[in-house]
Amino acid sequence: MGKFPEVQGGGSLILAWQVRNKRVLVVGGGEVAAGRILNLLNADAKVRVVAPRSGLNKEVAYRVEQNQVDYVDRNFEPSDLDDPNIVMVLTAIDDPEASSKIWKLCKQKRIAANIADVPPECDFYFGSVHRDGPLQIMVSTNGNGPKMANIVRRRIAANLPDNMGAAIQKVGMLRKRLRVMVPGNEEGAKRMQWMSKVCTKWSLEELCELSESDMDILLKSYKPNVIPTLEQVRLDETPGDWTFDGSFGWACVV
Ligand SMILES: C[C@@]1(CC(=O)O)C2=NC(=C\c3[nH]c(c(CCC(=O)O)c3CC(=O)O)Cc3[nH]c(c(CC(=O)O)c3CCC(=O)O)/C=C3\N/C(=C\2)[C@@H](CCC(=O)O)[C@]3(C)CC(=O)O)/[C@H]1CCC(=O)O
Ligand SMILES: NC(=O)c1ccc[n+]([C@@H]2O[C@H](COP(=O)([O-])OP(=O)(O)OC[C@H]3O[C@@H](n4cnc5c(N)ncnc54)[C@H](O)[C@@H]3O)[C@@H](O)[C@H]2O)c1
Repeated sequence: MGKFPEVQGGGSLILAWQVRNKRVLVVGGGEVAAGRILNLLNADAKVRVVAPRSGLNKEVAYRVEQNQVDYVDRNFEPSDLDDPNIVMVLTAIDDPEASSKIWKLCKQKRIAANIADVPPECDFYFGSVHRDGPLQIMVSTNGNGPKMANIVRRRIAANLPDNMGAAIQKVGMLRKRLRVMVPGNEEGAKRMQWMSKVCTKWSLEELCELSESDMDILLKSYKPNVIPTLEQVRLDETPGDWTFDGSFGWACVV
């Protein structure tokens, strides 16, 4: 019996790929392309769509009309891959032969590609995604059952509190401000412990309620291992008022 986690091969490496301001090429303008384009725009990518206008579905036509994407009105041509800024290619076309050709060209150029409906020609799969502000949850069945991914994702989402995304957003702001206030790698461990404790000690509702001025006070009272309650923050207690009372938390001496 080893003391380390057992390796379970056969999975995917699930990552949060940062495509912000990076060029991604989408080939096709049907329903599947519409979904891919939305995912990409939600990740702030610079999207270029290549597909003849006659085949655009309403959503893709809308993205084009709103200038949310760069648009090339024709079938794919190999020269579309000449732009050295392209980091990813997604094809969603109803022509398997053309799909395979695009895949081969992408491999020659070492560009990561997803060929919808052709799992062996995918460097990465899409998954079913739940989004709530900064929170994203992706479910993958690793090609076994895309519809099942959708069902699992909905079930997970239905069990999450409504304010989860908002609470995470507040934590993000607090974290950013803490790093500005207490910079430096040597402070990293203490900073991380403090943040973790704020997240566990405070309820989601309390985190959501955290205003800019609450954050000012909370940060002013920052001391490793000292986590005031929201009530104490609202009373604007000063750091000197915090003392260890021997319990699991810290009490405010009045
Ligand atoms: C998650 C989602 C994301 C997205 O595409 O945005 C996604 N497919 C979705 C829906 C969906 N796709 C299909 C159906 C019909 C019902 C069914 O077959 O179940 C439904 C359901 C519907 O339409 O409701 C047909 C289908 N899909 C693939 C094949 C080829 C094959 O399996 O060989 C076939 C034809 C099978 C055949 O001909 O029989 C392949 C892939 N589809 C994937 C992702 C990747 C694996 C993800 C995973 O395993 O978890 C993978 C491998 C590659 C990729 O495309 O990245 C999205 C749900 C989003 C959402 O609703 O939340
Ligand atoms: N992975 C998935 O989740 C999933 C789900 C459903 C369907 N699919 C598959 O994805 C593919 C696309 O599905 P769809 O419903 O969006 O199809 P669709 O017929 O609605 O759209 C196809 C689009 O591709 C364009 N096109 C065709 N050949 C092209 C070329 N050479 N260059 C540029 N554009 C071209 C068409 O003009 C059209 O805009 C199909 O193969 C389908 O079986 C995948």
